[in-house]
Amino acid sequence: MAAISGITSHLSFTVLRKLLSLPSMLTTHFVRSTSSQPDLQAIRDELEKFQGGSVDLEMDDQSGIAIMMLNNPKRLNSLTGKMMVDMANHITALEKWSLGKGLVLVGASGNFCSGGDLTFVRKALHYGEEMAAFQHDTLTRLLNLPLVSVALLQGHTLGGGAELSTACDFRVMSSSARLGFVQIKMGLTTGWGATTRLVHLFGRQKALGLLTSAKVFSAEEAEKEGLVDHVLSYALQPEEELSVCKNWLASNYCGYDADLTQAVKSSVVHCDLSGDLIESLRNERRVFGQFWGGSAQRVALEAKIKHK
Ligand SMILES: C[C@@H](C(=O)O)C(=O)SCCNC(=O)CCNC(=O)[C@H](O)C(C)(C)COP(=O)(O)OP(=O)(O)OC[C@H]1O[C@@H](n2cnc3c(N)ncnc32)[C@H](O)[C@@H]1OP(=O)(O)O
Repeated sequence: MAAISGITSHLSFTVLRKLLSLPSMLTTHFVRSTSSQPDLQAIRDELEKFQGGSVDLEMDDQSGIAIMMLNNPKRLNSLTGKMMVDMANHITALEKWSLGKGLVLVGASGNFCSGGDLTFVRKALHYGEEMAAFQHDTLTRLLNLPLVSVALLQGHTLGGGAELSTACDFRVMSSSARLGFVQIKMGLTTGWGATTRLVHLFGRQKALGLLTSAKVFSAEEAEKEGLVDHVLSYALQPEEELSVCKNWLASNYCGYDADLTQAVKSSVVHCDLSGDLIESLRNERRVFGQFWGGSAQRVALEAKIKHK
């Protein structure tokens, strides 16, 4: 019996780590503390009842770049339950987008996201761990999409909004925007997975500092701290900033075939999730074999490209 339970806990350990892309020591704790998997469908049905706002998706097959817009502008694009479900649905669509290369996550009317919608938060005080489980699944899938993603931080990016930004590959910030992990000031720790992602992104000490200080950073400070990858110039209007951000993504990281871009991102994710170099190299070799001798390589060889 011990052998079977050992295998079962190992399997759930592996499955869980892949699902939540948690570092192994955290997964062990998670498996120990909750034996059952959250029923995401039941949570989805419950969250859907908390109406307000929407998350809208535009997929451009031509450019291969999608725009996902948080649309609750009167409440600074803070997220209701319904918006969480919208986002999860769009990420499922993006996971299947064969022509996809990139994704811009943006808020409507020149503001990114002011966290959880406080009206929703007040009504859902009984439902925290379930909401967290749903958001962990959604934001892990967002981070692991086979696309290059960038969050455009305009206006306020606070609390859960700051957490959303850590579930993208890159962060571009408007020069007048502000970014802060304010959860501790709200009597909370992070509900949408940012603690795990911040440690993974910036290391323990920086993550601890961000979360215990609740500091709200200007764009200049955020760039200096390495929290964002690019700050837009002062001269731009909010709607211009979206176009500039899309071009920044396209010209820097989405200039090549969709299948190659997706293969590179998927290999990076595989290595990140597996935490096993041999397994990652095995996957990398398999992916390499898919392209070696293929049409893209033959065209490139014919072109006698000079990489100046
Ligand atoms: C889930 C959890 C987590 O971290 O995991 C969370 O995210 S907790 C949520 C963490 N976020 C927060 O605590 C943000 C609280 N809000 C603020 O600090 C402030 O609103 C700022 C974001 C600094 C903006 O201040 P400013 O004076 O410029 O504008 P304002 O306060 O008049 O806000 C404009 C309108 O947006 C609304 N508004 C702003 N943030 C909101 C939120 N999170 N939920 C619901 N409504 C919100 C305001 O009530 C106001 O609507 P009315 O004019 O109709 O009143």
